[in-house]
Amino acid sequence: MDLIPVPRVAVIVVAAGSGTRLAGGAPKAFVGIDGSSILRHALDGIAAAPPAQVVIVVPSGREGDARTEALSVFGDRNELVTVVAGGATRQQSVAAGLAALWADVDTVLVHDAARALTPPAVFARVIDEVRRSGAGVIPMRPVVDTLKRVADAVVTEAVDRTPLVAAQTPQGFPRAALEDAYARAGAEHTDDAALFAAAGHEVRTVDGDDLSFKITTPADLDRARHLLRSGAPAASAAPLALPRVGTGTDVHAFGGDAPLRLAGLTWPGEPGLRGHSDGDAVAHAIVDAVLSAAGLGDIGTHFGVDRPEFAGATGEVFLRRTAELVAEAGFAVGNVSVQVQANRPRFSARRAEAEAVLSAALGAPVSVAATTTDGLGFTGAGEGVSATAVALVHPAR
Ligand SMILES: Nc1ccn([C@@H]2O[C@H](COP(=O)(O)OP(=O)(O)OP(=O)(O)O)[C@@H](O)[C@H]2O)c(=O)n1
Ligand SMILES: C[C@](O)(CO)[C@H](O)COP(=O)(O)O
Repeated sequence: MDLIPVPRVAVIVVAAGSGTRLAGGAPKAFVGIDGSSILRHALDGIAAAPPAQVVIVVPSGREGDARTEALSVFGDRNELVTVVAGGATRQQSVAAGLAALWADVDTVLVHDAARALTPPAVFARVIDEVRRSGAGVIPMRPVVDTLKRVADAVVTEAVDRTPLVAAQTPQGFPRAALEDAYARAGAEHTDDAALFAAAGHEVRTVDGDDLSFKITTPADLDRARHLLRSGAPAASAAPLALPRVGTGTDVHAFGGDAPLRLAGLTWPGEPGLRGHSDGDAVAHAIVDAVLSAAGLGDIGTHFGVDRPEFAGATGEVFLRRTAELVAEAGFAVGNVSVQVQANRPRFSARRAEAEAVLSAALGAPVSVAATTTDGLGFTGAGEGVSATAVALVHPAR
């Protein structure tokens, strides 16, 4: 009996668009649906039956954020993920993804991150049909609206919708034929199947899914949010309606070379704190509390040693980036309360100054309390400082 070889499948997730029509305050893939971004939901759909390789194509400069999202989805299988920068058009972004494919991949699916709620079964149908037919394959839905041809706002013709379908993604192809088609592509096409067909290759269809709609406008985003609230498929869906709280703690020992940085302030004459960054335990505790409240991991998830762009960054830089991450996830920070335990410095004279700096960086009210510990513990012995923060976030819209 002849055995049919198992395909080595790669999924290229194109997520490099700017999201002009959504106007979500961030590149579209990083806009939050609930507690998770559009990209995160798209990856969740792929992780249910992981392929051999996942290539994520994002706007230049957002590669680190994409790696963070991928790590939280794929965990110890994260070595199957490659992240690359995209181009000015969708077609250029797909080409960048194709260039990053591993040598042993033989079947390629190209998927819009913007179709974030696509069920895993659609991926399986596309892969099966590529394998069976050797053709290009698109998932499709019937066209439900009555269609008209229009010129200068005047209807010139009724269009028969019977032979028409709406194309979705993921679109699947034998790798060699897709690379050939891309090598010969002259014009820009709005999907890969059109480019593939223009090169003379056959394209077949399988059933798509209504959940695979493309998040393009604010109304689409509302629809996705509504679907997730009412129990649609998302593994990582967080309840959106209620405020959420989080806590964070950080400790640093005295002994750093630089002057003390704490609560966003420089403290001349005070001993510095040791740490990879500026050792600002107050800012770091706030970052942990806010990220935790929004379900976005912790400080190590976003500012770890694998993120060289944050090496040596001040606590304020961490706070500003945290505010962006939380906003992109669809939350606003309500307030933060942080308490410092330390013998020194004395906060009373500079409490208002610290609160103003921290609040400005986070974009939300931060109140600061300070206490000594009656000589007890490492803070009482003057060995270091400890800070504990509580944050409240709520849905932004
Ligand atoms: N230069 C581009 C443009 C688009 N895309 C991706 O292609 C998919 C479909 O594009 P679309 O929904 O039109 O996204 P945007 O281009 O971001 O939207 P807009 O046209 O509103 O700016 C999206 O997942 C988008 O991230 C991409 O990777 N690179
Ligand atoms: C690829 C696609 O999602 C198929 O429906 C679509 O063509 C890409 O988005 P666009 O808005 O048409 O550019």
